Amino acid sequence: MLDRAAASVAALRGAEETGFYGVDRPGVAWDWMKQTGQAPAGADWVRPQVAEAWARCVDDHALPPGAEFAPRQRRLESGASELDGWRRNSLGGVAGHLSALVYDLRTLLDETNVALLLADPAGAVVHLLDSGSRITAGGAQIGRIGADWSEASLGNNGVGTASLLREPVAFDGKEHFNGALHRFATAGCPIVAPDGGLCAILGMISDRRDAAKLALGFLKIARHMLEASLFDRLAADGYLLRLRAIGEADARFADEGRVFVGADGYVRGVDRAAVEALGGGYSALVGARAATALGVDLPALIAAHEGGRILSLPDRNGRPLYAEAHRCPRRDGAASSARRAPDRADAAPCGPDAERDWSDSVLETALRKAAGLQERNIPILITGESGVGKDYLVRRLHAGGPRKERPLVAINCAAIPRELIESELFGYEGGSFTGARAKGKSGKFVEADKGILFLDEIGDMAADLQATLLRVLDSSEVVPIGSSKPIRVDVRVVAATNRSLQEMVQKGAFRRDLYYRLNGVQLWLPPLRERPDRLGLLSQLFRLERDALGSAEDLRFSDEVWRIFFKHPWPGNIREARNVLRSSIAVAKGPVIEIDDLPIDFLQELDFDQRVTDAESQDANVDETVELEAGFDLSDWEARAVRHALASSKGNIAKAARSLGITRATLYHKMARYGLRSDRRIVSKR
Ligand SMILES: Nc1ncnc2c1ncn2[C@@H]1O[C@H](COP(=O)(O)OP(=O)(O)OP(=O)(O)O)[C@@H](O)[C@H]1O
Repeated sequence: MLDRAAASVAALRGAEETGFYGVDRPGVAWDWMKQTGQAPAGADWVRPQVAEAWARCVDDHALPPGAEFAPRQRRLESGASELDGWRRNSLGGVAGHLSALVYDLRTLLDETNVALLLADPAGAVVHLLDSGSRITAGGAQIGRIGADWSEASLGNNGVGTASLLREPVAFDGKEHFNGALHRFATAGCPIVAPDGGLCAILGMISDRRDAAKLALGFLKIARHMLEASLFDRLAADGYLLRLRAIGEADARFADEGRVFVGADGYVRGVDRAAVEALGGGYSALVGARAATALGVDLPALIAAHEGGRILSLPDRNGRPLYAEAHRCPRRDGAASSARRAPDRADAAPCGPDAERDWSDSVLETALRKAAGLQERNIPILITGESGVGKDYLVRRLHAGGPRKERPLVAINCAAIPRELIESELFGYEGGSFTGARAKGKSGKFVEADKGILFLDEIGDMAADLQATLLRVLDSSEVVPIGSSKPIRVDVRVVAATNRSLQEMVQKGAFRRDLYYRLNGVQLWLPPLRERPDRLGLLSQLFRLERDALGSAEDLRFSDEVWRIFFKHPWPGNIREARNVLRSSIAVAKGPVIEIDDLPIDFLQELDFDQRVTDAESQDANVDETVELEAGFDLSDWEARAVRHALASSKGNIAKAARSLGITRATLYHKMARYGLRSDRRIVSKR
C-alpha cells in the first residue's frame, strides 16, 4: 500500500511538472500498474469504473498487468446450440433489425471510422462489419467472428464489461487494461428483451481513442430502436398499456413506457421506460399478474379499452401515471401485408406481424426511403457489391412506385459497346450512320419517358459520354444522332454501381458534376456476409426456391449445412446464395439436404475456407493468449475465391463467373482489383 502511495505521489509530481490538465492521467495510472503489477486502489487517476475493472482484471481474471494480449477465440461452430440459439431465439430478431440499422448508419460509420459488432450475451463476437475485420490488437485480429471479448479474455472493454455489468459501458484508449487496446475507444450496450433477458451486446470500436462517449451515445440510440423492435414482436394477443406521466411539466420519465399484458392477465413484457417508471426491475414485473404488478386486473383493462377510458396506475413512488389500453390481436402469419421496417415512429401500436422476422429488413428500409425520394424527384444512386440486389431493388421500387404504369427501362452501361451506347441512350434518325435502321430508333431516354431509366453499372460509362449524359439530365432534352431537333423527356433516373464512384471522382475517372447529379441520395446495399440476419434471409430465399421448384414443404438443410452457411462469406452475395440453394434443392435425395448435396463449386470454395478455419483453431488451441493470424480479411478471401474459380475453369471467364454466381463484367472488375489475369494455361498474380 505504501508502495502504491509512493508511486502515486511520484506520478503526481510528474503530472504537476507536465501541468495538471495536460497530463494523460489514465496513461500514468497504467504505467504505474505496469511497474507495480497491481491495479491502482483509488480512483484518483482513473474513473471509478476503470479502477474497478482493472482490479477485476488482476484479481478475478488473473490477467497480466501492463501487457498486450489477444483475445481467446471461441469456436462458434463447435456446438449446435450456439448457432441454433443465434438462428432461432430472439437474437435472430435483433439481427434483422440490426441489419436495417447498420444499413441506415453505414455512411456515418464509414466517415467516423468505427466498426459495429454484435456479441452474444457472454461477449463473443457473432457479427461484425467488414471494417471490423481489419481491427488488430496484440498482433491478432480481434474483429472477427468468434473472438471472445469478455473481460476475462480481453481485459476491460466496452463489450466485455457491458456483458459483465449488464449496463452500457465505454472506455477510451489507455483506460483499457490491455495495452493492445490503447489505440482504440470501445463501447458496448446490452440489448434487453421485453422479458428482461439479455439477448446481445451491441458494440463499437473506434480507432479514435477519445471517442468512447460519442460511441456510447450512438449505441444508446441504436439500443432504443432495437429494443422497441423486440417489444413490437412480442406484443400480440393481449393488451398494450402506454404509460404517461400526468401533467406536461412532469418529467418523471422522458419516454412513454410500454407494458404488454397477455390474454391470460399476466405481464409478458415491459420496456426500459416502463421499468424506470414503475420500479422493481424486470423481474418484479414480468411474469406477475397484472393486478399484482400494476394494480389493474384484466377485466379492468378490457373495460378501459372498450370504454375508451384512461387508467391511472401508481408509479414507483405511488404517484399516478396515465395508462392507455390498446388491444393487440393474435397474429396468424397469413396477415403479412403489414410488413414494415423497424421504425419506432411509424410502428403499429401493437407491432407488426410475426412474419417480419423472415422478411428482408434491408430491402424494406431501402424501399421506404426510396419511395419518398421518388416522389420528390431526387435522383437515387444504388451502391453495393455485385449480387446484393441492386437491380432487384430497382424493380421493386418501380413496381410499388408512382410510375408503375409507365416503363422501367434498364441499360447496362458496362455491357453495351462504347460506340453504341450513345445511340442506345439517345436514339438516332433513320440512315444517320452505316448500319442504322431506315426508320431510326427512339433511344432509352425516350422509351423511358414518364417512367424510370435505370443506368446499371454507371461507373463503367466512358468519360466523354458522361458529359453528354450530364447535359441531358440537366436539360431534360435528348437530341438523337443525326437530328438537330431536341426531344423533351420526363424520366426519373436511378443509377447503380458496384464501384466506389467517390474514389473514381477523386482519381479523375468519373466526372464530379455527374456524380453529384446522380447521387441525390445514395442507397447502399450491404454484402450478405455483413448482414446479421443472413440466416433469416437464406431461410426465406430457401422457401422461395423450394416453392418455385415444387419441392416438398418438409425439405430442410441439416444443421451442418446451416453452420457452413453462417460462416461462408458469400462473395457472390444473394445471387450466389440463390444459385447454391436452387442447385442443392434440385439434387436433394431425401427430406434433409446434407453437405454432399451442395454444388461442387461451392464445396471447393469451402475447402479453402475450412483450411483457414483449421489453421485458426490450431493457433487458438496452442495457447489461448498467443497471437492469432493477423491481416487476413474478407478481401483476401474473395481474391482466393476468384483465383480458385479461374484456376478450376482453366481460365474460362464465363465458367468462372458462373461458378462464383457473378456476371462476367463483375468478374473482370474483381480480377482487376486483385491484380489477376487469366489465360487458358495459367492464372497468377500479375
Ligand atoms: N431481397 C432479395 N430477395 C430475393 N432475391 C433477391 C433479393 N435481392 C436480390 N435477389 C436475387 O439475387 C440475384 C442478384 O440480384 P441483382 O441482379 O439485383 O444484384 P445486383 O446487385 O444488381 O448485381 P450486379 O451488380 O452483378 O448487377 C437476382 O437473381 C435477384 O433476383
